[in-house]
This record gives sequence, C-alpha cells and structure tokens, in this order.
Amino acid sequence: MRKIPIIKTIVIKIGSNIITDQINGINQTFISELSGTISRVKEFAENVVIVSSGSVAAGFRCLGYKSKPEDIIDKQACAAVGQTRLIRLYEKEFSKNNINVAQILLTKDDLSNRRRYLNARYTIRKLLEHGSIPIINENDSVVVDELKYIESFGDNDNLSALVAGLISADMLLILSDVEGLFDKDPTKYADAKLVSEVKYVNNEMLNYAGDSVSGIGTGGMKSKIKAAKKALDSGCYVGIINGNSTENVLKFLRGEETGTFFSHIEDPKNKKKLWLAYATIPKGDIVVDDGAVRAVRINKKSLLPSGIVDVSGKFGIGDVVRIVNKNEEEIGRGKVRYSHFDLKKIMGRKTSEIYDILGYKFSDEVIHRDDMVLEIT
Ligand SMILES: Nc1ncnc2c1ncn2[C@@H]1O[C@H](COP(=O)(O)OP(=O)(O)O)[C@@H](O)[C@H]1O
Ligand SMILES: N[C@@H](CCC(=O)OP(=O)(O)O)C(=O)O
Repeated sequence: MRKIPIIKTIVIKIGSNIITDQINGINQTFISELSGTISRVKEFAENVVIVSSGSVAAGFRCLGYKSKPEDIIDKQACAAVGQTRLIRLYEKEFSKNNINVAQILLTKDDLSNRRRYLNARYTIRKLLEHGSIPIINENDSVVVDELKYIESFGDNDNLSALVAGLISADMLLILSDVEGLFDKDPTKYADAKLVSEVKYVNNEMLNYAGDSVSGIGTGGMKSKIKAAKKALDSGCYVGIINGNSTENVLKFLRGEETGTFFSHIEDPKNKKKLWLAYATIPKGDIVVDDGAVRAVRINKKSLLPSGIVDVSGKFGIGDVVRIVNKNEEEIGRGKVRYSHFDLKKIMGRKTSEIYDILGYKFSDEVIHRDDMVLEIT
C-alpha cells in the first residue's frame, strides 16, 4: 500500500483515448461510470475539477473526416462540434448522481494575462464553493498558433498542470489508456515495465517516454511527464493511471498499487513566479551576453542594459519577454521595464547613461530579480 497524502482539491485529467470510442465518437458508458466514481471521490477530496480532452476526437466523425485531421483549422471545426456533444453527455450522466457540471473553456492567452488568470481562479473557486464540478478544456476553436511564440497550451496534460497550479490543487490525477509510466515506450517494447513510484522527474525520463501513437491522443507520455514536473513544482502530487476502469481512481486514492505515483513535491515556488514560468506568452526576446547569463543565473542579479546584445519582438512596459543566450536558448523570462523601442536604444549601455539617452529613467534594471524566473522546464 502507498501512503497517499490528505487531499482537499483534486484535478482529474481525462485523455481523448478513454473518453471516445470508434463507433459513436464519445464513450457514454465511460462518462456514466466516471460520474459514479466522482461522486465517491468526494469521500477523499472536497473539491473536484475535471480537465477533459475529447472535443476534436468527438467531433471529427460528425464532420465526415475518417481520422483526426492534422490541419489546425480542420481541428478547430471538429472541436466546435465535439465540445457541445461532450459537455451535453457530461451534464446528462453527472446529473444522475446529482452533480452540477460547469463548462470552462480557456486559452493560453487568458492565463497569460495576470488579471484574467486570477479571475479564472476566482470563478473556479466560486463554482467549487457551490459544489459544482468545473469541466475545463482548451477553447480549441479560437486558439491561434503563431510560429515563434506558441499561443496554445499544446495539450491538455499541460493545461491540467496549469489548472492545478491555478487553484493550488493537492493532487493531479491523469487518466490515460496505459497503466501508467513505463520504463520504455510499451507500444514498441514488449519488456517495458511499469514504474510504480517516481520521486524526481529528470530528463532521462523524457527519453524513454514517447509521443502519442493512437492518432487520437495528442501529448503522449512525454507531455504527461512535463506536466507532472510543473504540478510538482506547484506543490501538487501527481498520479498517472489507466482510466479505462474508473474504479482505478478510487484504488489510487485508497493507496492501492495502481499506476504511477509522483510522490515528492517541491516547496511551491512563489505563485507569481509559477505564473510567469508556465502560463505566460512572451512577447519578445532579449538576447544577453555570457556575463549577463552568469549575473542572473549564478549571482542572482537583476538584468541590466549593459549585458543586452539584441532585442526582438514588440513589447511594452510590463510585458513578459524571454531572456535568451547567444545560441537562442531560453535561460529565463520576466516582466520588462522598458519597451522594445527604448531597449534598443539603451542595450549595451551603462545604467548611468539611461537618462541621457531616453530623457527619462524608470529604473536601473531592465528586468528586476523579483519579476524574473529561471530554469523553465
Ligand atoms: N514510457 C511510456 N509509458 C507509457 N506510455 C507511453 C510511454 N511512451 C509512450 N507512451 C504512449 O503514450 C500514450 C498515452 O498518451 P496519449 O496518447 O496522449 O493519451 P491521452 O489521450 O490519454 O492523453 C500511451 O497510449 C502510449 O502509447
Ligand atoms: N483540447 C483538445 C485536447 C487535445 C489533447 O491534449 O488530447 P489528449 O492528449 O488526449 O489529452 C481536445 O479536446 O480535443
């Protein structure tokens, strides 16, 4: 038996593979069983939030596609059709157990704006106070993917980790179509073994975790591990279990051996820094020299204009930008105190020169230490 901590708030992520079937698009039996299980999860956790995938997988057949389409615009049309069907079934099946459901559709842009991020938190909390279960998905139909700064969550594993951080959940339980994390991709290696417990997420794990192969799911195991790391950083435990039997949720929460348990949480980072690291969409890049990399990384200093060698993108005061080294590797990000326009004039110069060049000086720092986060995964 495992020792599962006491939980107040749990986020349960449902993957496309388990919520859809080959015939009807949506697996109604699964949602019905999930409804029964969720009513019993309330014995373990006061608050339950669901992050549900499946809008694209549930919608593509309705629009006449033979398989999940590749192009973003096709997927968006499928999501618009699939999401309504999905939520209709959630409502129907959950009402049988007297559970109110509430739909929340989010974009990365919503969470990238600090005020909207906080507003999303308040709305979810209010719903929980009323005993409702928020069912969250990405607002797929309106998301724009840009070439450089990706504006979508990428996959719902990532979204579920952000939601866990947003509402300070204690447990993120990811329901997929595999038993948990294997030491090799189980679709390729027959001798792959289930990993029962993970203490520390490391890069080696990303090597043995593969992508999704089903043609239905999106992130695969790689994105689940990255999501686990983000949730653990937010002080939230993580489990990955096979959700084909929803009974596994209860087994996991009772401490029975099922799936993979990520058992070691980090001291939660400052909440604002977590938001900076994981939820924001940077508006541009500040390229810095090796001395500035050392100053911010090792000496824990703020970023000053003298170490900046280039600036790209268009941003204003208070926008979030990436700090990159000369090889364009991101070393951190933060809220900038000068616009791209003014920064181009003062880059490479001493702080004592700022006033003479710009005719004003907001501060010596381009990004203050308090508004900066490093080691982004
Ligand atoms: N090391 C691994 N352990 C477990 N599953 C893996 C691993 N590497 C790749 N996978 C694949 O990841 C899939 C689950 O991810 P995905 O298809 O995105 O499902 P979901 O819809 O549940 O998010 C599994 O079905 C499996 O094929
Ligand atoms: N927002 C998308 C989710 C895509 C996604 O991440 O799927 P999955 O890997 O099955 O969790 C949808 O509802 O289809």
